[in-house]
Amino acid sequence: MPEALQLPIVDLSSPDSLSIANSIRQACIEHGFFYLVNHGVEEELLKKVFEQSSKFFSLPIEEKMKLSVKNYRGYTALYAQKLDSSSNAKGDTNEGFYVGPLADHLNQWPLEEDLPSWRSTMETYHKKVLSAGTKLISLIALALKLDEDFFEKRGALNEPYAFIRLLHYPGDLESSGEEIYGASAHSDFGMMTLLVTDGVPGLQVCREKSKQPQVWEDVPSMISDGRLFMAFIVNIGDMMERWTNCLFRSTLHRVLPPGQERYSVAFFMNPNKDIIVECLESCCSESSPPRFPPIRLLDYLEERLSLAYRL
Ligand SMILES: O=C(O)CCC(=O)C(=O)O
Ligand SMILES: [Fe+2]
Repeated sequence: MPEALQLPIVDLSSPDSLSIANSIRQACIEHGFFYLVNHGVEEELLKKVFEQSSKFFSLPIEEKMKLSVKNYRGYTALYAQKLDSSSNAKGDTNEGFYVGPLADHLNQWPLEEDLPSWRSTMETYHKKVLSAGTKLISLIALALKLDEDFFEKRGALNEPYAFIRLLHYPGDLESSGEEIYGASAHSDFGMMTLLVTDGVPGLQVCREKSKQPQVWEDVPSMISDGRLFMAFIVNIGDMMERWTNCLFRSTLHRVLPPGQERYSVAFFMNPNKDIIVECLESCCSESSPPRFPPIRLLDYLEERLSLAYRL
């Protein structure tokens, strides 16, 4: 039985920014994962997002395929994704739906008559989580001993390239004997991810990616008073790892094979897509030179996405 991990808890409503920044720093150095509570996204809204997500995934496959992913927005069918490109499995056992930045009008939406209030729910959710994510970015700047507006001043928050990904892991698949995961082992590509789940277990992390054999630990969803959806599970992605020269970890994680139906909603928080991600001055020195060359955010994301979806 894998151990359940005790992740640090960060309270976004605390008035003491420096002490939140310190706890974020420690969490990002030690785990690359933490729970975020009092994030300002109401439970009612989270429930609506899960309801609407389940309504969409219950549509006939022909309807869903009409919204097949374009410009990284829309539906991805079962097995379309394979996050661990080295695995021999046919793909990950999840179906998903991406909703991207609202301003560029590239999103695809289900028909209003099929799913009234679907679009408005997702738009409201996108705005709300973006605002929590924006607050987190200024705290991350403080956590890195930079000015609070460090990322903002560099244009990072001007048109953030942020995506909702609704996920559905069906529970009733026949087992083919293949090693198949709900989501195979991966690190997230972007700056950071804010995840909520329906409470069904499955998410695991591997804190030492190069240690063999790999040790996987369960990340339980934080459920308080029997109510779901309390906390976001936040994790650092590759872009932040590169910015910080690996001080903050982009931790390997996966979702176990389905045995029970499961829903989750990820929010991939990214800065502006044209920003150049390069080692921060405060994170390198003569004895610790930059480990990665500078890269444009979109170039990195597109490379990883094309591997994960064989685009
Ligand atoms: O569904 C989950 O719990 C995690 C999903 C995930 O890691 C991802 O989509 O990047
Ligand atoms: Fe992930």
